[in-house]
Amino acid sequence: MFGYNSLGINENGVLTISGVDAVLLAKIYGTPLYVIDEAEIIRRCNEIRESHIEKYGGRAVYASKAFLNKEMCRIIERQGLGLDVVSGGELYTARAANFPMERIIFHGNNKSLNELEMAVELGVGRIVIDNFYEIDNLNYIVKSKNKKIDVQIRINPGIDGHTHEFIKTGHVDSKFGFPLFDDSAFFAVKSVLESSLLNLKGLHLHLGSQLHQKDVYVRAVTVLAEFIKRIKDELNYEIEEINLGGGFGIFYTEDDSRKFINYFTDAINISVIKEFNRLGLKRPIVYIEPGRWIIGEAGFTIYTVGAIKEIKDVRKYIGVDGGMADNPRPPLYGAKYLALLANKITEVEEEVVTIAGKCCESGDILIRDISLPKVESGDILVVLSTGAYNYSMASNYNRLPRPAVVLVNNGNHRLIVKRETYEDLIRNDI
Ligand SMILES: Cc1ncc(COP(=O)(O)O)c(C=O)c1O
Ligand SMILES: N[C@@H](CCCC[NH3+])C(=O)O
Repeated sequence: MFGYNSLGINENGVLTISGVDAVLLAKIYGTPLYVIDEAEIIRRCNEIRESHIEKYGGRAVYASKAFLNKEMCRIIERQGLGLDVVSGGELYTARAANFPMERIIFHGNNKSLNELEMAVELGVGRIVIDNFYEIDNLNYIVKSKNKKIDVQIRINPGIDGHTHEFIKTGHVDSKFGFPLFDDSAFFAVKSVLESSLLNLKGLHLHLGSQLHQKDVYVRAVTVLAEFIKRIKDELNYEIEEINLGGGFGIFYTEDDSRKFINYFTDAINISVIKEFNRLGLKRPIVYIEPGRWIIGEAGFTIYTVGAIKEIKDVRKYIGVDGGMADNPRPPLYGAKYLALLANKITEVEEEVVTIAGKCCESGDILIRDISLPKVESGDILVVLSTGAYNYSMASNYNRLPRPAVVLVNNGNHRLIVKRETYEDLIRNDI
């Protein structure tokens, strides 16, 4: 269905996710419910291993901001990938799951002293330095602990990633990284090289998220190669790693074309070989940091249909038992989704409806104008491609408890995050 490896139909005519009946999942675990297909994550990690790590000697770290809990750390650990964390909380989760610290890359545009101390203390593999304030803070910490740490420097390449304004990161007017155009990046490199305890391994950039064009990555490689050449010529130091970040786009609706990872990784690696050769530089180790590409299409959200309201000649609203609290992406980015009625998967589409969340906001619309079979209260609706930035950006708005997360894999299912309770909601109230 729509090319999702995870979806099927069973002998009762019900939608299955990795071989598990979606209506049964709703019955056992309640709704709204996040469902994650482990088999799809593993398939995608294998694809990354073959197309980037084994083929080109590259490295890949999963951007945990897309979806993280202890079980996800264990899955990624078993797949041999590293982990990109962006806060003390993500680092703490990885530590709690015994994720190998040397495979962690620590990001952030305003890491606190506590977070930096934690990262140095735990011995993360790389800290990606974002700004001059951080160079000072990190120098202070490594000196006081007399510990050496490997770092990458995040540059802002001034490349526009052609995606939603809020999820662009590599354009000139961005809060992330050291701008190249005014020489800040060059001075950052100089300053890190002057420190005996900061070991400069690489340069990092991230162009934005949900990108569908490989040409921006190719441009970024050229920018990095030329900057590395300048560093070699002027500072007599050859940088050995480049990190192209994440951003690889996935399928949400027919507006997006689904891409194998080698669409991006071949373009990146071939241009690395070409550009670094052209400039007489050593071929660097290339890192990528996919988040959405690994988890997005492996995730689904199951809702139960409640109130249905038809406004004559205007619109038919289908109310579901979740909404912007478990998926803020439609109101935030105008994100579009597809959905299926799990219990009517063999029936023909009959009506165009709008799926509305239950939060007290008119903007809490999950899907506008979708064709579905005749919808009735009690139907089970499954929204597709909700693995990335849904659970991780969920809130308790309107004091809605966050849904549970269930892992499915070829006919098996198990809980990996419990549903929040009302008691959880008042736990920290005094
Ligand atoms: C530094 C960095 N790396 C990786 C990612 C992952 O992005 P995506 O989920 O689009 O692959 C992000 C988020 O956009 C990021 O900021
Ligand atoms: N949260 C965004 C992506 C931001 C990526 C983090 N740098 C989304 O849902 O699309």
